[in-house]
Amino acid sequence: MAVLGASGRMGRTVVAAVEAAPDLDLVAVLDHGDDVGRVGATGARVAVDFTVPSATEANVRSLVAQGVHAVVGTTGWTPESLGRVEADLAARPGVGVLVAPNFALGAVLAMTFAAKAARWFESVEVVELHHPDKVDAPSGTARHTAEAVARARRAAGLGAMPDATTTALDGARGADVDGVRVHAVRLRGLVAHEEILLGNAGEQLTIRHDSFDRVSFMPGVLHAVRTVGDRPGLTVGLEHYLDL
Ligand SMILES: NC(=O)C1=CN([C@@H]2O[C@H](COP(=O)(O)OP(=O)(O)OC[C@H]3O[C@@H](n4cnc5c(N)ncnc54)[C@H](O)[C@@H]3O)[C@@H](O)[C@H]2O)C=CC1
Ligand SMILES: O=C(O)C1=N[C@H](C(=O)O)C[C@H](O)C1
Repeated sequence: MAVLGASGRMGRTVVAAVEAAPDLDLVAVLDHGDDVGRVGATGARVAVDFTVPSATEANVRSLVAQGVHAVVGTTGWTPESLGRVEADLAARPGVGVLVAPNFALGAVLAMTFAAKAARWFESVEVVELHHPDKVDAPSGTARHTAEAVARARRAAGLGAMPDATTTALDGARGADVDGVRVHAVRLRGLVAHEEILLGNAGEQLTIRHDSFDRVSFMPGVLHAVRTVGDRPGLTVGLEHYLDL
C-alpha cells in the first residue's frame, strides 16, 4: 500500500501503524512534490490520502485512473468534487474509494447517535474544538455531523430551530451548515474534539467525543485499508464500513 501526505501529522501516524501491521506492506510514501502518478507502478493496491484540501481531489482521481483503491481522510470535499470522483469510478468498476471525515470509531458513533437523537430535540448545535494548526473550519467531521442531523430533522418533518437573534457580531452564531449552527474553537493543546448539544425545554443531551492522540484514528484507517477493495464505488463516511 501507499501513503500520501506521509510527512504530515496524520501521514506519519499512518506510516507507523502500517509498519506495525504484519498483514500490510508499505511500498510507497509520498508527500508534496512527489508524483502520485507513479503509485500504481509501485505495486500498491490501496493508497491512503491525508494531505490538504487543495490536493486531495487530484490525488484521488489519479489513483482511480491507475486502478488503485483510495482511503481518504483529507477534508474539504464538496458535492461537486465527490461527483467528479464518482464519474471517474463509473469507468473503473472494480475500484473503491472511501472518503471519511473521521476515522475514530468513537467519533463515528457520536455522529450516528446525534443523527438518531436529532428528531427528538427542538434545538441542535455542534461545537468542534481542534489544534490551532488546522487549516479548515469548521471541521469535516462537524460538517458531516450537521448534515446528518439536518437530514434526520427533515425526514421527521421538523422545521427551523428556534433562534430569536436579530443582532449579532459576525460569526457569533457560528456557521450555518444545512440549517444547523456549527462553532469552531482553535486552542493549543487540543487534538480533535466535538460536542453535539441537543436541547428541549428543561433538558439537554450532550454527545461528546475526544481524540487525545492521532492513534485514535488508526483502527478505522486500517479497517478501511483492509476492506476498501471489497467495496467498489464511492463511499462517504466510515459508518457505512461499520454497518451503522
Ligand atoms: N479523517 C480523519 O480521521 C482525519 C482527517 N484529518 C484531515 O487530514 C488532513 C491532513 O491533516 P494533518 O496530517 O493534520 O495535516 P498536515 O499539514 O500535518 O499534513 C499534510 C501533509 O500533506 C502534504 N501534502 C500537501 N500537498 C500534497 C500533495 N499534493 N501530495 C502529497 N502530499 C501533500 C504536506 O506536505 C503535509 O506533509 C486534513 O484535511 C485533516 O483535516 C486529520 C485527522 C483525522
Ligand atoms: O485536522 C484535524 O486534526 C482533523 N480533521 C478532521 C476533520 O476536519 O474533521 C478529523 C478530525 O477532527 C481531526
